[in-house]
Amino acid sequence: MARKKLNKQDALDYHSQGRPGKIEVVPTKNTKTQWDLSLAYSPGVAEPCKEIHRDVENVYKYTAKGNLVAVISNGTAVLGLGDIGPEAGKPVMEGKGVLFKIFADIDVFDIELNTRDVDEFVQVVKALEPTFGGINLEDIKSPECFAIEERLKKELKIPIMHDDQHGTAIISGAALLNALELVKKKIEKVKFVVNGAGAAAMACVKLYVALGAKHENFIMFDKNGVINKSRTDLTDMHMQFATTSKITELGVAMKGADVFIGLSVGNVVTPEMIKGMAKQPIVFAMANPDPEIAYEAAIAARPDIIFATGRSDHPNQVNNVLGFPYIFRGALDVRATQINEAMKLAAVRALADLAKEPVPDIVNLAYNERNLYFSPNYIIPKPLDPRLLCMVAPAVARAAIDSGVAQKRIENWEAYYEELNHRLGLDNQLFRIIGNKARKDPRKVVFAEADNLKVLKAAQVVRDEGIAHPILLGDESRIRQLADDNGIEIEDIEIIDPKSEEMSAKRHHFGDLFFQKRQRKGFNKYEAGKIMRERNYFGCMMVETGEADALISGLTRKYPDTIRPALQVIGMEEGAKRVAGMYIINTKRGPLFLADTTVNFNPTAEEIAEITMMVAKEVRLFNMVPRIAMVSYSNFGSSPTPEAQLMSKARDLVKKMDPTLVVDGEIQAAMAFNQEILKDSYPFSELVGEEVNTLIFPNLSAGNIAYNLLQEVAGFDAIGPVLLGMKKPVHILQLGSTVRQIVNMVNIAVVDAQHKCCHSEATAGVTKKKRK
Ligand SMILES: NC(=O)C1=CN([C@@H]2O[C@H](COP(=O)(O)OP(=O)(O)OC[C@H]3O[C@@H](n4cnc5c(N)ncnc54)[C@H](OP(=O)(O)O)[C@@H]3O)[C@@H](O)[C@H]2O)C=CC1
Ligand SMILES: CC(=O)C(=O)O
Ligand SMILES: [Mg+2]
Repeated sequence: MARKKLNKQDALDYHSQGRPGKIEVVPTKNTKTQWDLSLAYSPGVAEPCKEIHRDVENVYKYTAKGNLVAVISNGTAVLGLGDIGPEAGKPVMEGKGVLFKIFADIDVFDIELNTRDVDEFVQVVKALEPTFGGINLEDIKSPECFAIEERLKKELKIPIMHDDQHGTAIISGAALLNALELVKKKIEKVKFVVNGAGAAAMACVKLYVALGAKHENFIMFDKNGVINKSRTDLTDMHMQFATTSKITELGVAMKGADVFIGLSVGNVVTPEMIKGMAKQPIVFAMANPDPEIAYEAAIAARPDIIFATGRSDHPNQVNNVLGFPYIFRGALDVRATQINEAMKLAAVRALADLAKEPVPDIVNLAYNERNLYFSPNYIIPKPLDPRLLCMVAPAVARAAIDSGVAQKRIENWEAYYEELNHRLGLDNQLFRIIGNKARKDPRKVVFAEADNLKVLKAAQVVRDEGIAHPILLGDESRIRQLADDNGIEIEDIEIIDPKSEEMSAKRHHFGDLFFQKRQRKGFNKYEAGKIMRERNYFGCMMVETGEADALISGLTRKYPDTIRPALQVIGMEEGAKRVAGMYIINTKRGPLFLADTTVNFNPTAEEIAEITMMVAKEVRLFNMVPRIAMVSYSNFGSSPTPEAQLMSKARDLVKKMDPTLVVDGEIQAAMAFNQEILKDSYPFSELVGEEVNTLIFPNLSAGNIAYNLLQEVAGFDAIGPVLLGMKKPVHILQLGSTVRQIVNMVNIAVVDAQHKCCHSEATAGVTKKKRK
């Protein structure tokens, strides 16, 4: 299924729905009690004020300055949209703020200035210096951007970077080095044509020269044509790259050129121009949002091309998002006074090197790729690569220290890497990855409650996002009416009404199959046929017979009423003695897996051990190593009660079943997450030095209460309950789940179906069939 093409309305809705825009300010300290408030504000706040007044360096200790970057623009060169003004540029600046946060945990205030005057711009930014740890200048047109950056660099003591210049130069420089390596051309020999002579283009050519390219091998163009010595409208900077050749046309310049760099506007290069380039041409068409030539046209023009754009929907995204979060992270972490050439070159090398490393599964999954490797279609790391932070930021920090612009040294690099890893967490990643894994091989998912608005919306989302092929169960006219009334498009989604006359043969068939299963378990033939009018039975039978791959239900019914048909029709997977419910809580420290939250009331130690083994298997499905705490109210025998001993006995049984599993207890939840106390008090524990990601509870009440509190009070996002131990994927929603929670469950169901299908076919010795 092709992914839905992004349209104008999607983008507008994304920005306008809920709280308008993409960002908000969130306090980092407790603010709940009067006591908290008297610390946060008057009178307590006076103390840090006095400390900073005594020594201004303390501003880094007592305020957010050290992790706060200003993204500042006047809206004069916004993407390739041009001079659209500060307000119109604000969505881009908020977007940069989002990227800073999610990729490098840097907080951003976006600031849009209503001035085109260099002096005024500089004056305002200078006055902002006390607030910020760094300044990211963005989308300011040339030539003003050069003077603004130069003056601010001279006059301020915090790192300043004009992202469109240096971010772009660094990323494209890394991509260029790698592309040249692949085509075995030397940078000092290759001929460049550069379209655009603005902020980004000028900085790129300067950096390429620093990397070894020769001035005389560049021909540049701006809106008025070729940059040559005879022009009288050029700046000194342009003049450095002005050609003496007679060429005036872009197409002529591109004949025989090795490298084309586009940093201008969309669709100004034709396939013919590309056809005329040298062997194995390198073309970086980086204008946003539309490149100088579309991906399809460029690839069709030259099969031997190495092609990159600034966009995410094709291979080789050369976009400054690969740079600015990590460059600033490194600069802030050593309190660099500037971002200098050594730091930029360190970032180039780190990025270029990372593209040659084996690509982890997590990146392949995130991009729906089977096997990314250093090649013409992968010359630069992918923006969702979690290794970027740990590769680029330390390289930049080290270069700052070595080149003498760092005000703080990093003594323990191992601890620094750990801190960086911690900043990211796996939280957002997990959701992105499950989604991408599902999209790789979408499956047929039956929605038993399709006459519910939230379910219907979720079905549309999973269809549009290419996660699943939904099948809706229920009264067709009611479902269509609901869809019409709420603007939900379901034209191409299959709807089945199990009660309809049309389904009578299928009902009988399913009834017969069900009777065979349950004839000695309290169902007579008549009842078995009649019960197929119920959507949960009918849907489960579709999954059982392979007409669908997974079932989602339970939003509007009690849990036992939904799980019963699933157990009667589908049953447990081979070898499983029970089913169990697991929740995934999306915390800042990473995902937490909680069980049993929904099925087994008061399990024995043996039963808890089995549940633990099922959970461990599921956690591995998410490419994670389970690190399990068997939680209780006591620590390692500190209470002699049978309730506490239950968990320690269960732990022993788990260790017998799988000695390699990292699992310990009984342990209090707080102790499981407090490495310092754990190390001091219980140094023998397997959990010392391990970040716990799985909690097994002694009974259903405890598990259920814990996830509810985490979700409702702590406000964490949760997926669940994920039903473990079923033969085929049936997932039962909690009453009142949101659309996003339903979509998340569908993701899990599809991934589960992919896994269970491969598993059963592999055991049966059948080759996996390719699905539509
Ligand atoms: N992929 C990435 O990471 C990045 C991409 N970009 C993209 O690069 C482009 C330029 O950005 P930026 O340098 O910040 O903006 P500037 O406004 O500073 O520069 C734009 C340049 O493009 C030139 N230009 C405009 N139209 C044409 C044309 N038809 N033919 C040749 N040259 C033309 C302008 O010429 P003149 O000087 O005569 O006006 C100017 O030199 C944008 O599309 C932007 O999205 C920018 C940064 C990062
Ligand atoms: C990516 C970017 O910064 C731009 O296109 O302006
Ligand atoms: Mg930009």
